[in-house]
Amino acid sequence: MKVTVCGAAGGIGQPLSLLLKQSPHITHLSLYDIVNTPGVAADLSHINTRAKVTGHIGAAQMDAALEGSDIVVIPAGVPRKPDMTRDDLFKINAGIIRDLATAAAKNCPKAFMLIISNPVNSTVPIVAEVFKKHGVYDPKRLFGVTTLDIVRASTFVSEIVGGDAATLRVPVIGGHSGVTIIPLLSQVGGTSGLSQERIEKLTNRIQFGGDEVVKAKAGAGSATLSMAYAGARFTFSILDAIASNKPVVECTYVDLNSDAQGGAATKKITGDIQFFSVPVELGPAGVQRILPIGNLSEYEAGLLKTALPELNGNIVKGTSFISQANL
Ligand SMILES: NC(=O)c1ccc[n+]([C@@H]2O[C@H](COP(=O)([O-])OP(=O)(O)OC[C@H]3O[C@@H](n4cnc5c(N)ncnc54)[C@H](O)[C@@H]3O)[C@@H](O)[C@H]2O)c1
Ligand SMILES: O=C(O)C[C@H](O)C(=O)O
Repeated sequence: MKVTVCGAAGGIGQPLSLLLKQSPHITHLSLYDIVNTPGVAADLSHINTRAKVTGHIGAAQMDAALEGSDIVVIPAGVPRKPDMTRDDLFKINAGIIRDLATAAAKNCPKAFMLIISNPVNSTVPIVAEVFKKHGVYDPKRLFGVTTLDIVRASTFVSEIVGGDAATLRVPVIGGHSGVTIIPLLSQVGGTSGLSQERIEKLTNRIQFGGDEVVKAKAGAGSATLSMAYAGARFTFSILDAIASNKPVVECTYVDLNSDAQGGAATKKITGDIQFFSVPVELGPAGVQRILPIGNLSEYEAGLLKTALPELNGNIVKGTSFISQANL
């Protein structure tokens, strides 16, 4: 397995690459960035685990970095500062993602594409459109990494209801920004005794967990270490699904057309939206099955209603960035 990290010298890229270096499934860890990758690669290459590490710097080395990759993980681009929304990052990050996706479509068209760069609600549709333009789009292999929302939800919920945060699973559906993040607390054991006020506070904390970190870092960026953990968890789930042939379930932001039957069932609840984070059964070819969202409480149905117009706007923004001939 060749795994390439694009943005590998960044705040997320470095700890993510360190975690990936520990996977016995990875034979080649390829690190791409526009700065500092020779140093990061030299450093990681001294660790006595299986993966060979190579560093690639600048656009001239992008093809070599990506060529033949099985998995491409993208945390490249700028992070938020206080008082910015994720959508404010679109102006810079959309072009970065377009260029990386173009190179991936040419050099590793069958790779699993794991998109971390914000705004995820829009960057994932950008990758889809670029791959379509190159005639290599397989919706089963494109994922917006929303694992940090699930990781946060497990932590925050277990702080209130108890239990082991590491094993407590909280489904989080929708998108990855503010009100588009929809935690389904009604489906988690131990939450039925919580007051509505408690549920709303907990929901709000999960929706705006990213802002909590941005504020605490006070201008020095957004979540990096927890994101590296979440990004590694999602990559390991993909690797497990490929290597073990045992289906692995993760909530992730996917094209609902990646599973006709499961996608259609989701659209009965969401309306005609193309990208949505749902529980997905991952297999060797990527999305194996989109699983049912399950029952929503009245409060969660209201959250969904609020989320859909914003999410849809973000998707259209990403899609039209490419369809209006930005290639
Ligand atoms: N999906 C999530 O849950 C989640 C969580 C945290 C952060 N993020 C997003 O991840 C992105 C990266 O965050 P960070 O804190 O690591 O930022 P950072 O600035 O620390 O690192 C970004 C890296 O990207 C590199 N880069 C810039 N342009 C590039 C290009 N054209 N090709 C390759 N590399 C390029 C930079 O040189 C830098 O090393 C941001 O957009 C942030 O909003 C997403
Ligand atoms: O909040 C951010 O901008 C980064 C990331 O999307 C997060 O959820 O932490």
